[in-house]
Amino acid sequence: MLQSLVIADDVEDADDASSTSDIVCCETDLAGLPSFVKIVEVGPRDGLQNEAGVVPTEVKVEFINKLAEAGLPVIEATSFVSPKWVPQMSDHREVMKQIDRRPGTVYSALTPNLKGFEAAMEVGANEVAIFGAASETFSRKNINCSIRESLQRFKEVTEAAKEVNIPVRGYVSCVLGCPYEGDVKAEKVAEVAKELLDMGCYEISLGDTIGVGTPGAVKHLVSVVSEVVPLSKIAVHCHDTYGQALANILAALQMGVSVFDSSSAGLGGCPYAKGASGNVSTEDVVYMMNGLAINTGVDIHKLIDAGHFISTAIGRRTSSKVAQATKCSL
Ligand SMILES: CC(C)(COP(=O)([O-])OP(=O)([O-])OC[C@H]1O[C@@H](n2cnc3c(N)ncnc32)[C@H](O)[C@@H]1OP(=O)([O-])[O-])[C@@H](O)C(=O)NCCC(=O)NCCSC(=O)C[C@@](C)(O)CC(=O)[O-]
Repeated sequence: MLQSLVIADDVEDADDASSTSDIVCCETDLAGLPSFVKIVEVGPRDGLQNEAGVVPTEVKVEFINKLAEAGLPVIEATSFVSPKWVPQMSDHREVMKQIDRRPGTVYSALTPNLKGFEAAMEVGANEVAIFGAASETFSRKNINCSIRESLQRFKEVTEAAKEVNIPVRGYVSCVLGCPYEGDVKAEKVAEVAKELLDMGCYEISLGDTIGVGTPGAVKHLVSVVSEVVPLSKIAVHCHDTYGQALANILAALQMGVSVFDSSSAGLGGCPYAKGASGNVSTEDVVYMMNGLAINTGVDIHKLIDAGHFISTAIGRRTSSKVAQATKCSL
């Protein structure tokens, strides 16, 4: 049975603080948490870009439709990148053309340059994302240019997007560590994040690309970045390589972040970050938010069904602990 904790009444009733230390602790921890968290589902893009086999377009389309049906407000459906670099996303046009458009759902796509942006516009992306990095080497390996050059290309995208009123999200990768350079300074992340904000990104997603972060590091990062990017515009994107993702999300939540990226069934990884595991699973994030009485608008049963669908289709056991616990895994 899925947990659905009701905590508010218990906390209010806890008038004898000295004899109910667990409840008082609960009250302290929960104070100030947002009542709504936006989840950006990246499974169809981040999740499937790293699959060794070809995932048929119709499977991607059905996966996206199921995610929309589950109530995910934003679904990153694909990426308009070079098919030579990421062949798994080469059916980007077909995916965008074939998905059902659920009213109110945002269907977004990664666009590294103007060519990608124009293609995404032709097939009706509601939103696009540009993706930079705080590590020079990762930037070159991932998008074949320096951080400075990438920002110039991104500016062309944000300017074109402004003309057609398309919101642009900005990613910064390697915010807590780089697969090539190791430690990454929070100040460097803040510098890139600020540039993305200044060129018009409405939200900046901080990517722990290789999942090395721990809650203390996340708190430090959010505190440094929030000096230049308002907290309301910061999102956190955790991979779960070291099993820290949920703890990291809770740490960010306590800092005031209310947007989190995740991937159904915990799919995912970047082809240019070898060894990194999938994103935190959306099922586990939603379960945690439900337990904290934070609304996400997501129906966890339908979400588990979507995760089960894609896991079965690609022949992979779900990484979601919640899906495993509810026996909806392979
Ligand atoms: C950025 C480029 C294109 C530069 O690649 P390039 O080779 O430097 O680009 P170019 O301008 O010299 O063009 C070379 C060829 O690519 C084509 N091309 C050029 N642009 C496009 C485009 N938009 N769509 C389709 N084709 C394109 C272009 O037309 C040309 O084709 P050719 O003449 O050789 O046949 C390349 O490096 C690339 O596609 N990289 C993909 C990187 C990627 O998708 N990485 C994974 C996503 S990022 C991620 O996962 C991290 C994130 C966001 O999740 C957060 C986190 O966890 O940290």
